Amino acid sequence: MAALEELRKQLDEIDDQMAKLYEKRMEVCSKVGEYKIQSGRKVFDRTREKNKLLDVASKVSGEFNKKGIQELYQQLMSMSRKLQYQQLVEAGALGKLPFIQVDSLEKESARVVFQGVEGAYGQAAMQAYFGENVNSFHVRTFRDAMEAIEEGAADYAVLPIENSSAGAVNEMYDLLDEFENYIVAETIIPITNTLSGLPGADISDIQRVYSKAEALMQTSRFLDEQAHWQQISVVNTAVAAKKILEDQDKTQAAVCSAYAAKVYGLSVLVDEINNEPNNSTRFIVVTNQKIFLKEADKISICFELPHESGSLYRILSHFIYNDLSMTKIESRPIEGRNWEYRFFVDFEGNMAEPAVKNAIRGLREEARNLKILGNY
Ligand SMILES: O=C(O)C(=O)C[C@]1(C(=O)O)C=C[C@@H](O)C=C1
Repeated sequence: MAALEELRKQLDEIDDQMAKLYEKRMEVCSKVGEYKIQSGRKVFDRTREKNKLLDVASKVSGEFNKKGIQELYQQLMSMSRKLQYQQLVEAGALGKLPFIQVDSLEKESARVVFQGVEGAYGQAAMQAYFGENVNSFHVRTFRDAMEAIEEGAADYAVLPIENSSAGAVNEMYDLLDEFENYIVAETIIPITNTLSGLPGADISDIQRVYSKAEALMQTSRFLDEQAHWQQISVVNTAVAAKKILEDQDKTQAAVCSAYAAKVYGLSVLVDEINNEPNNSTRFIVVTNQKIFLKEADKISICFELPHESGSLYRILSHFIYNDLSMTKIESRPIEGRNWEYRFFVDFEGNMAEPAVKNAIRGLREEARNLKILGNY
C-alpha cells in the first residue's frame, strides 16, 4: 500500500508539470491563432501536424510509447485547432452564413411533389406537413422528384429518408449528395398497415392479398396465420389498394395504409397488422434554395475523408469540442472508388450559433468535399 502511495505521489508531480506545460503550450497556440487571423492563414496545417507526430514518436522508445505519444499529440493539436477556430469566431472572421435564414416557409402557395401514386405514404407525409389542400403532383421515382425540385417544377419534395425498423433509404442519401437540393424540414409519420377490402367484404371472404413486398414482410405474422391466403406482390401499397377497387372482387384484399384505403374507397377489415408496432418513417422536405428556418435545430452534412489513420476521429472531435451532439452517422460507398466511403452526419444545432459555425469551419478544412445538406 505504501508503495502505491509513493508511486502516485511521483505521478502527481509529473502531472503537475504536464498540466503547466499544457497551459503554456495553449498560450503559444493562441498567439499562433492571432498570427493566423492577421495573416489570413488556415488553422489546420496538415504538413506541420504530420511532421510533429513523426518528431515526437522519434523521441520515445518502443512501439507502444510511439503510438501512445502520437495519440496524445493528435489530441493536443486538435485542441489547439479548436482554440484557434474559437478565436476566429470571436474576431468575426468566419464570414457570411452559407444559408439564408427565413422566418417561415411559404406553405400555402407552394407546389409540392411526392414519389408514388395517390394514397402513397409519401402523400400522407406531405399532407401532414403542408396540409390536406396542398397543391401537389406525383412522380415515379425519387430521382424524378429531385429533378423536379432542381428544375423548379416544384417548390418542395417530400421524400422518405429513414424507417424505424428497416433503417436508411440509401438511394436518398446518394441523391442528396448528387443534387444541389437542400433539406428544410422533416416530418415523421406512423407506417401502420391495414388489411383492407371492398366495402361489405368480410375477412372470411378473402383468398388473395396484394401489397408491396416490404409491406407483406412487415405483416407476415398476421398473414401467415391464414395459410390459405395467396400473397401477391405489386409495386406499391397504394397500387394494391387501387387494384382492389378496380377488380371489384370481394375475395381480394390489400395490405395498405388506412389513408390509401380511404383514397380508394375500401373498408379497413383489420387495423394495425404490422409485426412491429410503432413502425414509422422519417420524411424530409427538400427545396432548391439554400435556406433554413430560424428555429431549425438539426444539421445534416456529408463529407469524404482522406485514407489516413485517425481521419474520422479528428473530424468527430469537432463535434466533441464544440459541445455538439451528433445524432446519426451513415456511410455510403463512393461511386467508382471501391472501398471508399462518404459519411453522412446529423447533429443538433442552428447555423447561426457560434459553436456550429466553428465546427463547420473546422470540418470544411479537414474533410474533403464537405456539403451542408440542410439545417431544419
Ligand atoms: O503550428 C501551427 O500552425 C499551430 O497552430 C500549432 C499546431 C499544434 O498544436 O502544434 C496546431 C494546429 C496546426 O494544424 C498545427 C500545429
